[in-house]
Amino acid sequence: MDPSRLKDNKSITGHYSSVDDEDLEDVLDDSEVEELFQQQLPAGVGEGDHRIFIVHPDVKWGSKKQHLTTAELQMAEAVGLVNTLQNWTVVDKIILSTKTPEKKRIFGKGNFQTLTERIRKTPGITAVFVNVERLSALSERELQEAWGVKVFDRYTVVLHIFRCNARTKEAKLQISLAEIPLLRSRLKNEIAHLDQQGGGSRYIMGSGETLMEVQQRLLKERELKIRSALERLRKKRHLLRSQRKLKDFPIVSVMGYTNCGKTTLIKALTGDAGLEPKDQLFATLDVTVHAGRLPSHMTVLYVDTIGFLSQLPHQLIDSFSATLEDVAHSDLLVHVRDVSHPETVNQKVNVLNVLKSLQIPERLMNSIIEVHNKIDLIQEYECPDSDAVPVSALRELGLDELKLRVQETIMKSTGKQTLSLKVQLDSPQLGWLYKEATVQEVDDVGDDCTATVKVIISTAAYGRYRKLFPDT
Ligand SMILES: Nc1nc2c(ncn2[C@@H]2O[C@H](COP(=O)(O)OP(=O)(O)OP(=O)(O)O)[C@@H](O)[C@H]2O)c(=O)[nH]1
Ligand SMILES: [Mg+2]
Repeated sequence: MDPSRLKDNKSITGHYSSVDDEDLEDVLDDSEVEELFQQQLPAGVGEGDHRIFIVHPDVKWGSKKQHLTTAELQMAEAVGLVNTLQNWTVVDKIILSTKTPEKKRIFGKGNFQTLTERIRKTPGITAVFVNVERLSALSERELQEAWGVKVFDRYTVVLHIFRCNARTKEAKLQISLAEIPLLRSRLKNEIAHLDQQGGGSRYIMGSGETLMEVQQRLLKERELKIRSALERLRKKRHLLRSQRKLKDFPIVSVMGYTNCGKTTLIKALTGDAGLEPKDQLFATLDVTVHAGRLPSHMTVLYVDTIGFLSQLPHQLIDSFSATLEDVAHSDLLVHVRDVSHPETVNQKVNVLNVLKSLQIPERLMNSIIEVHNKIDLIQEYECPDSDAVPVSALRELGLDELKLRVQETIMKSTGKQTLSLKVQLDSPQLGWLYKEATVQEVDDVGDDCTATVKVIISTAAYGRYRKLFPDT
């Protein structure tokens, strides 16, 4: 079947997984989603332009040189996050050593004083980005009071990037869910603050509830609403998935660190012009599916997924796990790596760890195809791993080799085989094979009205074929 025709077939390629918004009209209406997606964070992240001062608290470990490189790379990643956002600029940055990040105070007294002076002296900054996964609500407030500007952590910044990139209902709901823990800790903090002034724990007149209890109840209700909406989407997705299974197209999930080139690769493999790769972190937030053809003419569906990030707050991953759940149902995983990136090895470890935490079946983990992308940026790239496939998605190099590897692995994992069958041309056999298997070649049309047909066929389909046409 021609893959370009497939693209129009919603039940197959449509976003079977993240689910296309059109498919969801009957499940969720726009106003419900928009209500849940309204900006809830009082942190001021989303308000206008930001001129950012980045502080990376660095925990000492390993040799001096080793740890310094890591800290610098982590700082570079933080700068990358800020630059992803339109209207955000980095004004200044500093790496400061710290003892343990778990301590109540992040910085020692001396360091903190130096930092405070420097921040106060830097003109025009609107916020400080402290590059830790999560600041406690208490430290956030203390730092904000000391520095007189907004203070963001990694969770807040990443969430904000997600929020800016969210397009579909499902992505929006997942983001709203990821905000709940933040809202909950902020609430605690606000109430503690009010309590100091003698307000938060008082009963609201006549209700029998304190202000804290009312707010907590509202938050719980919001969380339940989001979860129930997501559950409705999940059911719909399962339905679409079972429809796809009937068609029996193998699924190839393309995973990898953010910005490694997943979308570009799928675009190159499928020629799907609708895909938009971007030099941006988390450009893809929705799982979408695209049909492509292998050398044997077999059609496979490539699934484009959300990228990973080191120290991506795990609560954020939890919120997106429903989408990633589909990855576990693939026939094959392709792990794309940006080998031109200085942190490529750490990125690989990170991706594999996330995959482990998603409980991907053993057979899938063992058959991952590792793709080394962006080799055009390295002079005469020598692939250190003979099992990996070097490519340049952008320059379309190495793609034939990759397609062959995908084909070979898919044939193994799906139990498909290539067979040459003698077919009676005046019987419905050929039509049946076109429908239920992949016909590669029709040869040797003889005088006796027979032909040799080369097909890729699953064991189950071949069983049915033998039953239907026992005499051949
Ligand atoms: N030089 C070079 N650049 C590439 C290659 N592949 C992708 N890129 C660039 O890398 C950037 C990111 O590409 P995407 O395909 O959007 O990456 P992604 O992995 O889908 O990123 P997210 O969806 O944000 O996780 C874009 O600017 C691409 O043009 C390649 O082979 N060579
Ligand atoms: Mg992408």
